[in-house]
Amino acid sequence: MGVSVKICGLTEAEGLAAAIEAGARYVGFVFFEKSPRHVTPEAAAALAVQVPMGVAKVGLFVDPDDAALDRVLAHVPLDLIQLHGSESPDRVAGIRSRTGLPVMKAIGVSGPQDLDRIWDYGLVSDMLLIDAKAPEDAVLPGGNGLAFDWRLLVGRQMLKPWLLAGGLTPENVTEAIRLTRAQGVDVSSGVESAPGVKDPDRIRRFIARATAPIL
Ligand SMILES: O=C(O)c1ccccc1N[C@@H]1O[C@H](COP(=O)(O)O)[C@@H](O)[C@H]1O
Repeated sequence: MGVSVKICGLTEAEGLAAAIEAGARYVGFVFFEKSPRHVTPEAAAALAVQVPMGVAKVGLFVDPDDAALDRVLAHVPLDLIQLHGSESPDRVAGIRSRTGLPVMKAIGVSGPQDLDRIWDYGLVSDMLLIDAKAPEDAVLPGGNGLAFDWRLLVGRQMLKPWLLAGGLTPENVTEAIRLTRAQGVDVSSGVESAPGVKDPDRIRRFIARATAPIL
């Protein structure tokens, strides 16, 4: 099976259509109000109707309480919940059982000290997202266009299906996959022309390169 692609932070129909037509396996909607890619549940619901079967609708949350999850799920038929905050393993398990949806926990990596968390969360999460750890003073815990040292993942076993994220672009995604052997990749800022503005041409180029056979 080839590399799966998630295009995250979609806010309007043109970018969404480009992602779907180019073969994205996952499309992400950000429900974190501080993000320039934030969408309301109503706006996400209007986009979700454009998503065909076989493409998973992912809701990105940062430390959501139950009410926030319920509010979104009342409007948007999500297929997967992405947790990008400091949710504990217990909270991940709780969200999974409350919503009845599979969960993908993001793990921020800046050095080898972060890698043990892959095991802790692999036990309770359906999927893992290995992302660059955001700087202490960052407003966003992800979506900052920052990469980490991919060599940290070479030969690493993951307990669950996983995606690589953090600073990926059409220009570097081939090398990232070659080095890490990632099963999937997730991108947000690397396919934008400005923060929160998706560039359909960059989306198409990213997906074409990520899904091309790697020699
Ligand atoms: O995209 C956002 O605005 C965002 C906000 C809060 C948490 C995570 C966010 N995005 C996720 O971050 C990674 C990496 O993004 P980038 O490609 O480096 O911009 C990705 O998983 C996004 O889903």
